[in-house]
Amino acid sequence: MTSTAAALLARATKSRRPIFVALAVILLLRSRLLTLPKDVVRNLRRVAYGPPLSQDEMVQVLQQVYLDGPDGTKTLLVPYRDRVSEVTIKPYTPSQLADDAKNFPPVPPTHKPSLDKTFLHQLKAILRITFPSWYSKETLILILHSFFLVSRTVLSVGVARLDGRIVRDLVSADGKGFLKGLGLWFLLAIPSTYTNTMLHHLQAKLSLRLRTRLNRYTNDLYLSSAPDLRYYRVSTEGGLDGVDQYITADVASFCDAVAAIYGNVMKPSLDLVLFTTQLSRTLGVRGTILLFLNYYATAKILRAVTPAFGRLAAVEARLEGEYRAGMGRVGRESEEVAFYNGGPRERDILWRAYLRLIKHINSIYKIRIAYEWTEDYVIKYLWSAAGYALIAVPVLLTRRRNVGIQTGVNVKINDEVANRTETYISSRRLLLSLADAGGRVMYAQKDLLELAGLTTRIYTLLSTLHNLSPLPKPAPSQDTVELSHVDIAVPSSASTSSSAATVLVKDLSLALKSGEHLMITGSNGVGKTAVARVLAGLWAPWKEDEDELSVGKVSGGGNEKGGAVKRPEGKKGVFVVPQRSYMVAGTLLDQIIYPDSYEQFKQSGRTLQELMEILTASNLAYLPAREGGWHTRKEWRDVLSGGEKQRMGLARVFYHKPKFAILDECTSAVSSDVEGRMYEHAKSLGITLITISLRPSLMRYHNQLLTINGDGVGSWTLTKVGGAEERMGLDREIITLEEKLADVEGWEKRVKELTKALSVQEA
Ligand SMILES: Nc1ncnc2c1ncn2[C@@H]1O[C@H](COP(=O)(O)OP(=O)(O)OP(=O)(O)O)[C@@H](O)[C@H]1O
Repeated sequence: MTSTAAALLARATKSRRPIFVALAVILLLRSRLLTLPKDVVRNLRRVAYGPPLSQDEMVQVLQQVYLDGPDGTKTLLVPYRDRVSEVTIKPYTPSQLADDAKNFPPVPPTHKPSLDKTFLHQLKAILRITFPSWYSKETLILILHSFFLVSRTVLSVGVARLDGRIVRDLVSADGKGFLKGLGLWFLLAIPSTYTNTMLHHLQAKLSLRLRTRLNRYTNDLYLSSAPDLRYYRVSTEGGLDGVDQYITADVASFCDAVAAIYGNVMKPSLDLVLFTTQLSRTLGVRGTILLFLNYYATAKILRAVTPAFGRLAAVEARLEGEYRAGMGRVGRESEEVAFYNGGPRERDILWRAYLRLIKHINSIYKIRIAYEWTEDYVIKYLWSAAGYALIAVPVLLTRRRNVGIQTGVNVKINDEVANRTETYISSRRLLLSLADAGGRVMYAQKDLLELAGLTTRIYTLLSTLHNLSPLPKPAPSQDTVELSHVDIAVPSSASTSSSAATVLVKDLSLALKSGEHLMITGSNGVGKTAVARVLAGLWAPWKEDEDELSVGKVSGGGNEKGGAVKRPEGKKGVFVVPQRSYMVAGTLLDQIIYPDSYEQFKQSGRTLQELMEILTASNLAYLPAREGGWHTRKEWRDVLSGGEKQRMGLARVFYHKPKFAILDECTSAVSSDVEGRMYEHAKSLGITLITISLRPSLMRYHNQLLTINGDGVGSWTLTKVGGAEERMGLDREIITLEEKLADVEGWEKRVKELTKALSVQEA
């Protein structure tokens, strides 16, 4: 066997001679290549990758981010040094994602991760994403990995046999044989070590590829556009918190675990089979039966002491997520925290989250002590003892037989001892490898349980996202926004009782034609923004008598129970500027055109001159000069002041020129004169305004006033501004104020009396 291996190696070495020569030449020349003149290196790179980009071109590339392909593909432009590499990706289509939903039925709330049928089902559903076909690169890596795993085991058997042979030659003082064995030892070491390195490399590569696949899928699913808006609804309607932890850390851990589990289970299992086969040749039937009894006993003992690693891993991931989310919150809202000087308080909160995490990890470590102690004891010592016993059986039996034979025949005792030593050394090495493989198989159970925990996390994420049924699509209309008999309530997850939901606005009906501007007012928290959410399609109209969300079963503007919504489609139809300003990651230009991309901006034929006019109308004309141009990248959330951010929100309205703009208290930090000018400008662009505000001064830009009363029963009133009702209301207010003014004289007199009394006391 060993001579065959050596022959194979020798043949391989011979046939690969040119490659070895080339490698040696490269190694020798390496230092020379490194010191080549810079312009030669530059020219070589130019030939290989094309000319480098100028600074201007690089700025354009950074602005562009990606190119849209005609077939829906996106080519990402990834800057690297002074060049750009292109990565083409094809996003999943909404119909592909909808098709996949059947693979992700909801997880029962009582489910605990363990090695059962549910785990296999969940893993299969996820692996369908990571291994899309038999011809994918991931499958190829797996095949290659398997090849190296088998090679590794075969080489281990070779090493064990060679080990025995070398010691045999040593014991029988065969110098030639010993040297030959040593030579083979070094030769065998080359493929053995290479195989090990490749196994690590392929495992890491597989993990990374799986992560990329899963990330792309999750991102396409999560960041879905209307009517799905899963990123917006996953927490309120799906009841899933800390999604960022799921998508970033958990996906990475899951992929690492999957890539590792293959090697961790496959390799030791293969080792077990191969080594047992090899050993059974030496041990005979009785020995092999004993070996299997040994396996059985070990499995039983370890099963009894194995803790619920899956559940522990899932809890650890959740606690890790909570701690991470806390850190993220402080980073995001650092200025607010700093104004309150809330550092120490935040530290306490974060410290508590960290301690909970650490306490849990510590408890895992403690649980592991008992498990690992038993495992070590059983695998290392019990198996070794069993191994000695197993090896001793044939040796002792042969010896006894030989002793019997010796009396009549002349036997070469030296040869016998040498052969016995060879058998002993080979078997011992195989047994040690077997113990190691056994240990890893047993440990793989722990890995499998941890994988079950991570699988449950990823499956929960994907199934929650898949099971958010699309929001009802508002019925399209040309130039009107209409709500008829709509009830509005905070959407809740299916797990929270719908009877607990209070209706904020009941039976709301209004019709707004183009040019009829509406103002929505009412106290804080009465549901003004809620109306905007329904109009924008973020919330479905509420259906009272349903346990589930009023989504998914409604189309064409709602149904009779939930009321109906009609509006012009898309961001050109209704554009919302929310209460909290949002600044996107990117350049100054990106802030104005958001949510459009630079590519869309270029395709629309709009110019920088137009953007400048928009900024002028928003009183932000100074920004490009102040910030260093249109393509400057900054953390705009921190760079712009509160008022500037609000003005930027209106600049977006001027850029997109929608038919209707919902302005949700988005000018509260803008001075009234600038606010007035911007309102007039919006109107001059033909935009119909729906303003949510508590400022009476804004009433003059509107024709209708919707007041939400906040009386707990969802009542509301809709009046024409400037109409008889409105005037009567104002008259009533004037009378009340005049009555109050009449008392002022009396109050002033009383203040004087009190001041006098105080000064007498002090004297
Ligand atoms: N995601 C949510 N989860 C739970 N409750 C919510 C959610 N969104 C809104 N609410 C509740 O719905 C009610 C109405 O909220 P909304 O934002 O519409 O108030 P508003 O009238 O716009 O108030 P303000 O003038 O303060 O902006 C509030 O009581 C709020 O607490």
